Amino acid sequence: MDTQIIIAIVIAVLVLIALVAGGVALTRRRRISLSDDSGAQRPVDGTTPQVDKSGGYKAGSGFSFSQGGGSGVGLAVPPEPPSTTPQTTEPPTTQPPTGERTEVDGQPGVGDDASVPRDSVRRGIQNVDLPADDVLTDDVPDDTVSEVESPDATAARSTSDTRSAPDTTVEVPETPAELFEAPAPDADTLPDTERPAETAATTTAPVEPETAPAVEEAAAPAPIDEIAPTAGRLGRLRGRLSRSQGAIGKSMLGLLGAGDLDEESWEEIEDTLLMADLGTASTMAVVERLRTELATGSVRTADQARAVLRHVLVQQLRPDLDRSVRALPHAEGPAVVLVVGVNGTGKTTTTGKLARVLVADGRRVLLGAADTFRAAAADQLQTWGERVGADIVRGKEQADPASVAFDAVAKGIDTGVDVVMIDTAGRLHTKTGLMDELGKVKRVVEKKAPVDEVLLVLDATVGQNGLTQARVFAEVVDISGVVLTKLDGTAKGGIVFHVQEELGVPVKLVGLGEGADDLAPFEPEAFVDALL
Ligand SMILES: Nc1nc2c(ncn2[C@@H]2O[C@H](COP(=O)(O)OP(=O)(O)OP(=O)(O)O)[C@@H](O)[C@H]2O)c(=O)[nH]1
Repeated sequence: MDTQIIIAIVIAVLVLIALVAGGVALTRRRRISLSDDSGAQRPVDGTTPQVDKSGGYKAGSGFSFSQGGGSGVGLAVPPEPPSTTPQTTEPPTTQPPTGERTEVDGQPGVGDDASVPRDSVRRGIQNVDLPADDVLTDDVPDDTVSEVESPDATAARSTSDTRSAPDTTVEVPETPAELFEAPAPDADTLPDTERPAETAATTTAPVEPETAPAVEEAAAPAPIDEIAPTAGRLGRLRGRLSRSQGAIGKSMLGLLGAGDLDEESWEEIEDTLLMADLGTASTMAVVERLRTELATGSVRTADQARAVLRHVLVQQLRPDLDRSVRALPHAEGPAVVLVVGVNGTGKTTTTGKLARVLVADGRRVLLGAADTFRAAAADQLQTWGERVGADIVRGKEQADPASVAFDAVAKGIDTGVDVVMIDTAGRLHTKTGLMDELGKVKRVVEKKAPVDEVLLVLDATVGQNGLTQARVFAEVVDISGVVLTKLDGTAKGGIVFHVQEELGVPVKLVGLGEGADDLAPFEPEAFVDALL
């Protein structure tokens, strides 16, 4: 009997011990302590000697280009090898498109700045400052940004082009009337600022019939300067993410390495991620994964915590997404890339930078300046084209942007280029008329060739508003990739997470500066490494 009591007591004590041990273990799972495991790898507190704290964005590879899919032409045939011989095809002659505009009554014109009153005096042609003269050695002729080039001047300059089509003024076949559904607005009913006659009066472009603005080509002029190899370029981008590094990387590592992680700490981690613009969904997902990983693993040191954080962030950025830019030609024609976005996000700059990469890759590029509202925008693109060695098709101010885009693709097909990149006018996503017009640009181009890539250019510094923009653009033109610019100027690099989470569209490229080579392919691992 005594023995039975003793056994019962022993069992009770063992059960009690087991319960206490279980409780302690559970508590530990929620409360994570980190300690230093070596003299060389201390918790991140700002004084720790780490291998690379510069936030250098070092992509492991160069840009990735692919061939567009879907209804694309010639998909079964591999892309043509890069053309290296000067192009001699004589472009067809054309009847230029009319200067009709397609906007809806009461809506600003394409490229309108929301802050500029509709009835204000139209801006004339102006010089456009281009970045990165240090990496671009060509002298750009003074007249290149002032007005549409005369055929003679273009011809003279084109003789020095050793790379691509030297043709001068190009007349493009008349665009089928059915492609342009919107009726030409009655000049009498237009606001003063929209009348073609007034536009002609405010510019210094050569006088041409008002009703027949020509689409002209600015041929690439002088021999093209050397383009920095990708590896060198990425090296120069070191430290450009330092602001986001501080806001996300250092803060997170500081919190994770501070010691016990109680509920308050997790709330702080959440706040940090939200402040860095990751958005609610991404923040919750990251925190959840972190909690799970830290609880189940044997994470006890700051370095282990860093590794876990890196893994979680990389996974959240979905490294499985295809980030190649669909800019490789089809058997029957060039790839077509449409660049869209609101005003001032960096569309033209990105178009120029990407054209530069493609040319360096041995591709022949034709630029389409479908911003027909601001002459300066087309001038800016033209200068980029001249510097990187890409021809350009541009229209008169007030020309239908869809018409110019169509003509650019037609010219690209005729002259056998590898890729046509169409830079569209900045437009506010809130303006229905302008968004309709953008939809039309894409539809019209698709009558000539499939659009392989629609790149939405988002300014990372605008934060959450970029998401709103992205949603609207995605609806109208079915964007296939995002270019996040100005990441060098913001601490909110977390927007990358948010954009992808919300849209499911991959961020393909990032802009990290104003220089011609400050464009990098987006790679989750390299990006996260730059942050941590
Ligand atoms: N810091 C920084 N500046 C950039 C970047 N990309 C573009 N910019 C600058 O942003 C400004 C606007 O660039 P644009 O290319 O003219 O923008 P856009 O979208 O074509 O403008 P609109 O045609 O007027 O809508 C220029 O001063 C560019 O140099 C970037 O990645 N980083």
